[in-house]
Amino acid sequence: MMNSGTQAKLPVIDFSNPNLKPGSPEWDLVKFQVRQALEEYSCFEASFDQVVELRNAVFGAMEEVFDLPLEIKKLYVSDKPFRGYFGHQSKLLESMMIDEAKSAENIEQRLTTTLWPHGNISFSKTLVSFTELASRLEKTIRRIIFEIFGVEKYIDEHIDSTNYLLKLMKYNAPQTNEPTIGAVAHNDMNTVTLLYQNEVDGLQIQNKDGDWINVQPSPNSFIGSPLNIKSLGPPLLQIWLNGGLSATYHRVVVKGNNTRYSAGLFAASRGGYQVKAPEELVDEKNPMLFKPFDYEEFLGFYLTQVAPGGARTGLTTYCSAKILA
Ligand SMILES: O=C(O)CCC(=O)C(=O)O
Ligand SMILES: [Fe+2]
Repeated sequence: MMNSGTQAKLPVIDFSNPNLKPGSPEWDLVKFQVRQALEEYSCFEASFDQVVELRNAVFGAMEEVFDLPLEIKKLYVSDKPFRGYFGHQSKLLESMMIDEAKSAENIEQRLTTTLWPHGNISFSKTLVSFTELASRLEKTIRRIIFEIFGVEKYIDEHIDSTNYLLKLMKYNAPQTNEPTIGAVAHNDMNTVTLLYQNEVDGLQIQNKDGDWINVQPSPNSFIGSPLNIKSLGPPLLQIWLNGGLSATYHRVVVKGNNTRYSAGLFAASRGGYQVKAPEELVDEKNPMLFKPFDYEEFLGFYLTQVAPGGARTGLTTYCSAKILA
């Protein structure tokens, strides 16, 4: 039987305060909390009260879109890797990945109009507002991390080169009390991920001792993580920080009769931007661990490798300085 996970509360950090500005005492406190959380778990629960007013609309929109007939959902395709509609990747999960989700035109013209040729203004508006809100939080988190590493002078450039991907996920209820895998254990490949879910829990993260911890976020919280390493290699942020962040391995395990919805905001680097550790983090004692690379080129390369059940070359190998130098 599937291990059903340990109860432990992730650190909760409150980002709701409108006075949370760089240099303020509130900022310094949050920075301290983020640093502690990253050392212990590489992730945390980010309270952001502003999201509560969007909650019903977000999960309503997700129900609406996944309830569309399969032949309609399948119309949502993309020529970029990992974007588009993905029906039942695991028995339970189906998902939609939206590229450049900060662009309202992109959501409206590429997604909404494809699925609803006569339009669906409330659907577009909900996704646009959600992405706007979640990306505000993500920028705050990334700025804090850059400050922790003393490389805040690069934050604007880093933020300007961001592609925000919005992923909508539906985990069908397994209709059994046996814990069932919804998403296999993995590591995200991007910089910072924010997850927002309905009332059905299921996310588990692996702690330092290898135990799976059940994550049970409150309705006003995102799970925030500059995720992680192991199977796929370090995320962009780790490469950028020259190895300076550790990893969170995670998976989704569901049970019972309720459908789980989650929305993920994945910050990643745009194609054309060279991901490269800043010189401040590289010296004789700390040589460059990863060769500069283009994230979209990596994704394309990653997808061309067909290795059923086997490991594919992850980011670590792809841009390991030792191998490519
Ligand atoms: O549904 C979730 O909460 C997690 C999904 C996830 O880990 C992913 O899409 O990378
Ligand atoms: Fe993930």
